[in-house]
Parts: sequence; C-alpha cells; structure tokens
Amino acid sequence: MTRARRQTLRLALIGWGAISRRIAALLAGASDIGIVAVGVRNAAGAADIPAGARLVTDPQALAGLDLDLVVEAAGREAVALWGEAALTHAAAVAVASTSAFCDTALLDRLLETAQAHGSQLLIPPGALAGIDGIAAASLLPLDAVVHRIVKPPEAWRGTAAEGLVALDGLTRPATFFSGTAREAASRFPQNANVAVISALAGIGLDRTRVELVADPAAGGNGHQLSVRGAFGKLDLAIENRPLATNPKSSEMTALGLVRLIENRIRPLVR
Ligand SMILES: NC(=O)C1=CN([C@@H]2O[C@H](COP(=O)(O)OP(=O)(O)OC[C@H]3O[C@@H](n4cnc5c(N)ncnc54)[C@H](OP(=O)(O)O)[C@@H]3O)[C@@H](O)[C@H]2O)C=CC1
Ligand SMILES: O=C([O-])CC(=O)C(=O)O
Repeated sequence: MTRARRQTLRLALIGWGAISRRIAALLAGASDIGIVAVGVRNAAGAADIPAGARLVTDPQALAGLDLDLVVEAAGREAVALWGEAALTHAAAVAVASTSAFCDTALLDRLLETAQAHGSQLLIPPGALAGIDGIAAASLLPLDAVVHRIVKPPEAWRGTAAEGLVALDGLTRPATFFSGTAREAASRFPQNANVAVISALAGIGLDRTRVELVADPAAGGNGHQLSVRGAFGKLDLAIENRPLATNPKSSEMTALGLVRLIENRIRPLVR
C-alpha cells in the first residue's frame, strides 16, 4: 500500500509582521510549501503578501481553503480571535503568541475544538532550543525549571519593564522581575511567550520560575534554562539575534517555525 502524502503543504499565516514576513522570505524557494492565505486585521498594511496568497480578515474565511497548517504570529488577542476557526478548518495550528495560554479556559476551548475536528494544536519551540529535551525529561518527575530571559534595554521598551527599572542609563544587568511563568507571560506578552513554552514542556505555568533581565551588554535576546529532575540535569543558554524589524522578537522564532512547517511535509523529519 502506498500512503498518500501531499505534494504541497497548504499553509496560512495569521499576522503579517516581523515573524510572518521572515517565514515567507525563508520559504520563498520551497516548491513543496504554498502560502495560500494570510490573515490580518488591517488589510492596508498587507499589500506585499506572497503572490497567490489570499488576504483574509475574517477567521471564517479559512473555511474551504483545504489547509494543512495555520501558523499564528500576530499577537495574544489574535489567538482567541483566530484559534477556533483555524483548528476547525486546518489539520494543525502552530501558535507563536503562546502567552495567550496563560488563559487556561482559552487553551481548554482550543483543545476541545482540536479534539472535535481531529486537528492538532502545536506549540513551536519559539526562541528556544532544547524544548524536546525538557518535554522528554518531564515524563519522569521534574524538581525545578528556571528560565532566565536576558535582553538589551531596547527590547524591553514599551513594556511593563519601564515601570520596574530605569532602562535608560543602565550600566549593569538589572533583574527587574522574578516570578512564575504565568505571571511573566501575562505581564510581558511581547517578550515572554517563551516562558509558556518552557512551562508547558516541563512542570507547568505555576511551578516554572522566570527571571527577566535588562542587560546593556547583552549581545542579543538570551535564554538560560536550568532543569533538574529524575532524568538528570539540563542547562542550556542561547543568545539570539533579534529580527531586524522587531527587536523584541528573535530570528530563532522564525527559524523554528520554518523547521516545524518543513517537517509537516518533508519525508525526513529532523
Ligand atoms: N514564542 C516565541 O518564542 C515568540 C513569540 N513571539 C510572538 O509572536 C507574535 C508575532 O511577533 P512579531 O511578528 O515579531 O510581531 P509584529 O508586531 O512584528 O507583527 C504582528 C503582526 O500581527 C498583526 N496582528 C495583530 N493582531 C492581529 C489580528 N487580530 N489578526 C491578524 N493580524 C494581527 C499586526 O498587524 P497590525 O498591528 O498592523 O494590525 C502585525 O502586523 C507576537 O505575539 C510575539 O510576541 C515573538 C517572539 C518569540
Ligand atoms: O524572541 C525572544 O527572545 C522571545 C520573545 O520575544 C518572546 O518570548 O515573546
């Protein structure tokens, strides 16, 4: 028997900002992946979507597009607005704005929709590396997960950090927040989506500890993860180059999403 695998993955992107544009640029030469729709809330800023893609502003317009995958890279509110329609009309939905999952009722509702429609909600690694290791380790009891996020002061501008630390004129690293992953992602939805990713891979939103640091000497957006448990010890550090068009978001987030997209269609999953 020959299994049928599609020749071309039918992909929709929700949001046409820094991450979606980077994904589209990285996939430009991929003949086996077609961006068939881009979902926006304001069509005015989306004149340059990929040729052949349909511009949609209503989540219900995802119906009838025969989608294999929807990738959300729009913002926390967009997950509630687009999530259920996407899980109804596509085989899988990957969410970048994972801070939305601090709302447990929303996550439960999306999982019910996925269950009802035979689709899957995918949590990409975001700006992180090593999430596969944490998720595997969590099959045995975990004692502690600590996630330290270190970014240059400009990455924290326009966020609640401004009320906690004087970002201008910092000469040393300043740890301005220490708390649970749920608190971190709720209060810093543009900078701490990753806290939800490490938390859902490991010991959950209320047991994962997060520290947020503004460091004038930081060469990029850094993530330091420390995991302890019955599996052993995991320590990792990654320093990501920010996206040129959004210093809050890392290049790695787009790269991780491209890997996820390719793995949905390529014969070799890596
Ligand atoms: N998981 C992770 O590790 C990471 C997650 N992120 C998250 O990914 C998301 C995208 O990041 P990035 O591309 O850098 O952000 P940008 O701000 O560059 O782009 C977001 C885009 O989404 C659009 N948008 C906002 N709301 C909606 C909506 N309801 N429907 C459709 N489009 C909408 C905005 O359009 P406009 O405002 O013009 O309407 C904007 O063009 C953010 O939530 C960010 O916090 C980022 C980095 C890492
Ligand atoms: O890109 C990063 O370093 C992480 C990020 O912005 C987020 O989690 O929202």
